[in-house]
Amino acid sequence: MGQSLCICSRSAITIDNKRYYFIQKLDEGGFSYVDLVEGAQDGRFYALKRILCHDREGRNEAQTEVEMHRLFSHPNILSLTGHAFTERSGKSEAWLLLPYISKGSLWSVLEKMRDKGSSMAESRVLHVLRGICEGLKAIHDKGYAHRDLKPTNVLLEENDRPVLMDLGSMNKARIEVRGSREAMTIQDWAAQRCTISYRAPELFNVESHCIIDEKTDIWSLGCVLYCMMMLEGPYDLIFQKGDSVALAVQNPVTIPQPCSYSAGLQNLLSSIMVTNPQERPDINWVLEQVKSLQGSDAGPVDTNRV
Ligand SMILES: Nc1ncnc2c1ncn2[C@@H]1O[C@H](COP(=O)(O)OP(=O)(O)OP(=O)(O)O)[C@@H](O)[C@H]1O
Repeated sequence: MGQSLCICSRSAITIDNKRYYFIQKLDEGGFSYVDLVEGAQDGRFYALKRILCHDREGRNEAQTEVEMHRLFSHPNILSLTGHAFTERSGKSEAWLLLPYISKGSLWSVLEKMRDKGSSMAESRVLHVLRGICEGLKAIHDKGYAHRDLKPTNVLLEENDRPVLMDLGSMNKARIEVRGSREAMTIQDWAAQRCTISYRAPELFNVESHCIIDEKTDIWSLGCVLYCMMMLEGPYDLIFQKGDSVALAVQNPVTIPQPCSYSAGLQNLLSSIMVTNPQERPDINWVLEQVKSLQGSDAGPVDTNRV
């Protein structure tokens, strides 16, 4: 699938013998442009992610992103409808055709709440967190790690089902580091591919002999949970002020008090955001805690919460 493409006019493309019409630009990521397109045959909307491949390495990375999508068929992981590689006037692009999720990212939902002065009901936090955990579990069970989990990389379906997207940084979960040169390579890679304010402490200063594994995602998951509760990531302000995130992540996260969320949810957050990856829980433990909190959640009390 995905090998045949032709550009039929300025506003229509063909992937796998199916025609898609350009509707509008959606967004621009760090590595790509995303457009809204409509399938001529099925009338459905899709997001077309165009990744600029500057060299062979860039093309290989895009190919890996395609393969990562193909590994999963899970309700909490964005599927790939088709793909193609284009070559025009010496410029190479990888095109990923993805189902369009109209409600947008978790981040855009949280931003709207912040603008309105409202917050997320605990039951909703738990619902979204559970879906993210289910998606992460599927990734970790296959021996992979997402490596760039953050609220802008979680799309929300109309029914609030979270869908993990942007599999461009995903790789094998277990990375054995043998020596300072390898450690520096991993550190440089993380600096480029793992968003700084959601990056796990062990990726800022990679030790010469160590194992990096899927626990990096658990740290980012903690940052996402914090963001759902506080409407900003725990290290967003530090980053914006130009202070050192690498230094800040060495200390335990502080939850601003008074906090209107239950002690159970606050405890869960503190248990996830542990600096030492060996003491950080795995996804199965987190998922069990979320399920048990859902069982005991008495529902929202604050009327300003949605
Ligand atoms: N399937 C989709 N449905 C709706 N919006 C989408 C979809 N895919 C991508 N987008 C939008 O495009 C933005 C960029 O996509 P994506 O994160 O995949 O690109 P990227 O270049 O890897 O970005 P970055 O590395 O900066 O996070 C997303 O934040 C989202 O707003």
